[in-house]
Amino acid sequence: MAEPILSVTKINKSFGALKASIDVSLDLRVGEIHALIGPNGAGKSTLIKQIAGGLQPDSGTVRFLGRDVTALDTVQRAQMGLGRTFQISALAMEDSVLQNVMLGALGASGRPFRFLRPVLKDKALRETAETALARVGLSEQALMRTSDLSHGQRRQLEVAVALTMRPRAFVMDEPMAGLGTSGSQRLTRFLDELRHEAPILLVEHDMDAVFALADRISVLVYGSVIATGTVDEIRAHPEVRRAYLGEEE
Ligand SMILES: Nc1ncnc2c1ncn2[C@@H]1O[C@H](COP(=O)(O)OP(=O)(O)OP(=O)(O)O)[C@@H](O)[C@H]1O
Repeated sequence: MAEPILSVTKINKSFGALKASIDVSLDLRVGEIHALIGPNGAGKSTLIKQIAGGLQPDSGTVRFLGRDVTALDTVQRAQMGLGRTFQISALAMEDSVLQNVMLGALGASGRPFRFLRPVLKDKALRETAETALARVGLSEQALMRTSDLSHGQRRQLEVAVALTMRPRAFVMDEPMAGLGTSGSQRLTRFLDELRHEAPILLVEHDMDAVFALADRISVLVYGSVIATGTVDEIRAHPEVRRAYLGEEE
């Protein structure tokens, strides 16, 4: 079988006496959504940070597109095509929706920011941004101020910004958080298609979305992956039911 797009091998990370990642291994294959679930404090965000490059593991490796990227920082991994949905705070609230996406596209192009004004008139960049907005369903909001968007629309905007980077894989940290039912159903449909363009490692608490979307699920408890499998395998897994799903029933 071809090498996975992204793989994590025996990652360990401690904060003082607390072991937040213990021998964590998982991979992301072409065309799939691999969901990472687990109770609060299980170590999901810590793992995502080590995959995206914001946090160095104490030991273990991260490989992306056939290359060991463990020593690379977030920007270098993003430039290789590791798309991460940005936190809301990364958006420029006073700027328009379109401008935010154009800034993302500019970052991907590697051009310097000192020519910002002419760049905002750049036709190719504008088209890239407009295409990304259309794909997430935000075309009509393009000229609105970002601060006037609803919470769900900001989430869609983060995905649009990530799309302009032409990612080869996505890492998404709770994209459904704060979305209403229709918002999360809409994003679910979108991610369902997006996986064929670039596979998605999805951290998500919304179990309806996880069960609807995931090709595989890994369950993290106290820093360890206790199971990886299909939706049916995970639903039926006794240790998972006890450690995680049980608490929601
Ligand atoms: N920078 C840090 N310094 C010390 N402890 C940390 C740090 N970051 C995370 N932790 C601890 O590591 C453990 C794992 O945290 P993490 O945020 O990765 O969990 P999580 O699964 O993402 O939780 P949630 O679902 O609530 O977001 C927690 O006990 C947390 O308090």
